[in-house]
Amino acid sequence: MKLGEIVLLKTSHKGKIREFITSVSDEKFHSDFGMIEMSELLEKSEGETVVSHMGQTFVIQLPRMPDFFRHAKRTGTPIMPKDIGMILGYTGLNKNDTVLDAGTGSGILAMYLGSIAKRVLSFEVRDDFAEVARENIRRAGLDNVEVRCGNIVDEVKELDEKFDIVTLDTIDSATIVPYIPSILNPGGFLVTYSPFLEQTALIRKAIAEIDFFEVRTIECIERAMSFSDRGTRPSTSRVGHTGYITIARL
Ligand SMILES: C[S@@+](CC[C@H](N)C(=O)[O-])C[C@H]1O[C@@H](n2cnc3c(N)ncnc32)[C@H](O)[C@@H]1O
Repeated sequence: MKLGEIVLLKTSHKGKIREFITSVSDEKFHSDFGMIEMSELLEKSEGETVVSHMGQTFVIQLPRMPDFFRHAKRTGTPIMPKDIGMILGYTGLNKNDTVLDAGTGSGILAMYLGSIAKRVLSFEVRDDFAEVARENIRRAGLDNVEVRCGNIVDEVKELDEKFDIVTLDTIDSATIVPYIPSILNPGGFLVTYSPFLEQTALIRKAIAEIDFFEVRTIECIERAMSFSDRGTRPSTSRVGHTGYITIARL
């Protein structure tokens, strides 16, 4: 591992997985399971182990986006991985894409987008939320995701840059739709996410006023399966309703 590299330290305690995200440094890392000299990781690779002064063994992994999702500090309701999967799948986001995102919230969607795209510019109306998102993004090591504090309704009128994808997760997304053709590259995608059908209907109405292609609104339902000695069936605890995703291509 290299100095400054972000790592996931995983251990098993009383049948439960406990994990921590930290970085390789010349300092000590403290947890309930003892202290680890982080400089020891300089001699190690992913998959190897490190032992705390209390004798607890940790496996070293490189964190990926689902790990950052679990560990991110939350200011509100983030978009869930199932919905992010739909957004990535239907837009085909790639490494050359630039993305405009709002509102940032905890920065979860912005981080997933930034882990693939060339650049993400995200607007968050609340200063304190923007600060938390910046910290989540910094911890994920993403220097291509910029969070600006501002109201997207106003900011969208001032932008002199075009994007390949625009993602909107705000109450007022419908009011931003009329400005999309001036900031979206030809062939680009508008994606909106809304927990309510009423908001989604307003978004669809605004989209209908513009010459978009391939407009679709979808809801993604996740159903985990449960396996036990008694039998196999859909899990009785499940991810409930999250939101409706509307995707339109210019
Ligand atoms: C549901 S959260 C977004 C969650 C985010 N997509 C994520 O995955 O973490 C909505 C956020 O939009 C912000 N917001 C609401 N209206 C806004 C606006 N007009 N401009 C910018 N941000 C706005 C709110 O403060 C809130 O943090």
